[in-house]
Amino acid sequence: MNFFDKLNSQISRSQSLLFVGLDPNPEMMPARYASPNLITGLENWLQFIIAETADFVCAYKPTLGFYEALGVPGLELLLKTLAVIPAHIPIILDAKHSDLNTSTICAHTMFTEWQIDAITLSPYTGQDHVAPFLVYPDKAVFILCCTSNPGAAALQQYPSKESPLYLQVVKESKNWGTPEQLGLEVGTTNANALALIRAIAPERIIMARSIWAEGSNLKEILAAGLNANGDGLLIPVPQDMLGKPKLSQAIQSLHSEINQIRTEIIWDGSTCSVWFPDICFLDQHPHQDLILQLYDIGCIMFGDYVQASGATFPYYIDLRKIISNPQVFNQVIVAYEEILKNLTFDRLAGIPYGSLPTATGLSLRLDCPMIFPRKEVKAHGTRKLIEGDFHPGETVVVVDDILISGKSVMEGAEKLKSAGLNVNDIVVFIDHEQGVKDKLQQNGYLGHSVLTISEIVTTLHQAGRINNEQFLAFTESNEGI
Ligand SMILES: O=c1ccn([C@@H]2O[C@H](COP(=O)(O)O)[C@@H](O)[C@H]2O)c(=O)[nH]1
Repeated sequence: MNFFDKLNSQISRSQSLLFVGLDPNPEMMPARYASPNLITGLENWLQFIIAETADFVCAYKPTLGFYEALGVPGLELLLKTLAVIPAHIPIILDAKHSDLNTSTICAHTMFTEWQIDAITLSPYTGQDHVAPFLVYPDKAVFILCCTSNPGAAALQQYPSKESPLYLQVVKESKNWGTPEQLGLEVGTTNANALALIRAIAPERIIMARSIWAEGSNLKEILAAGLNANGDGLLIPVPQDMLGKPKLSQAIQSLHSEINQIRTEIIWDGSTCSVWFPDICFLDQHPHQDLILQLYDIGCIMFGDYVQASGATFPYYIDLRKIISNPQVFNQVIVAYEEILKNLTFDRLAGIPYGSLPTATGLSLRLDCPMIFPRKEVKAHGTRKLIEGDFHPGETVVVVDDILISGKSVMEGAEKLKSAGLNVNDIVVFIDHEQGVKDKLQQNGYLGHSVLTISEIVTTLHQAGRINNEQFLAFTESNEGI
């Protein structure tokens, strides 16, 4: 079972978004655990915490630094503590690891020997550092995006409040791993900062930290950090609660309070708009995350772009870029697959050049042979019009990136038909609309698309990625054509 499923199972079982830090911090250890041997005292305390909280938490989070600080006995204590955590409860090791040279070996030890489920990582060494942790498909990472340390503001808020570095960390790290494998660690008492992160990462699990400072408002924090379904946010049990002799009682009461607030937030849609008028948790597009990521990696651009027809559009789509981002590429392939699995065909064909990588990815994923019609026929060699093997009479589904006039995809389909193949269906990622699917139909093809350009632009506008001016330029051009 992967981390995401294990976490969700435990959330359903415990009905809880709470997680507990299992930190052998001598300064926080209650006096009743004092023992001639510090490690024994800490061990007894940690075992008490686990026994009292296991039914009311979704995860445990041991902080590696506290164990390391105790030396070799501390690391032994870590292994003993990990061993007493019930196997069904996910363990997130708070390591804030950030050293590229040791990523591979650390990932191996922590994931395969210590059997932890997820780890926290610092972002500054970039994707190269994170990748070795993501080669374990059942495991996950949490990227530190934001901390509540006052001194961190000088970096996190740089260069401006409107476009702070911590939001760039969120945007960039989303490209490193899927939502099932990569979550965000956010330490803040500032509900607005959390809301900004949630707005650009609606699909990610956010592990909240440092939310219990005096004066912080739990309801605002939850409204800002929960996703549209009222979950997706892991909430820390306050550290000082873990010293209480009646811990189980205290955690149950916090658990009920949080679930009550979650219910209110889910049912009281108006409450969200009062607090965060810019953020609408309702009516999300099912491909919202993918649309935002495509925008963030530069596949969707706004400005004046001249098309092959000579017309100027206020946007340009460049799906060719997805080949450099395997994580987004994979999501695109999966989205095409959702349509293709309902169609009947013997082979699939990509239209050169833009759609050849996509068609190749789909061919491998669906285990379906691929061919492609050449863009230009060579005057030498085999002079083939179509590359790949096929038998006349077979049915081919054509895959392309975007339909503007439909000219290029229909030209490709005609070449296939001229070789005796049947083409009924054309599947594209984006439909520019403006009646192009009707045009395909008039020519005997059924057009299918993952997204329409209006869905994309509306989603980007709702998420604050494009401004009103860009949105209006699109709606006007769309009406005008
Ligand atoms: O935003 C855009 C617009 C066009 N393209 C390229 O053009 C064809 C589709 O144009 P038709 O008029 O339907 O032939 C598409 O395959 C792209 O290669 C684009 O990439 N982005």
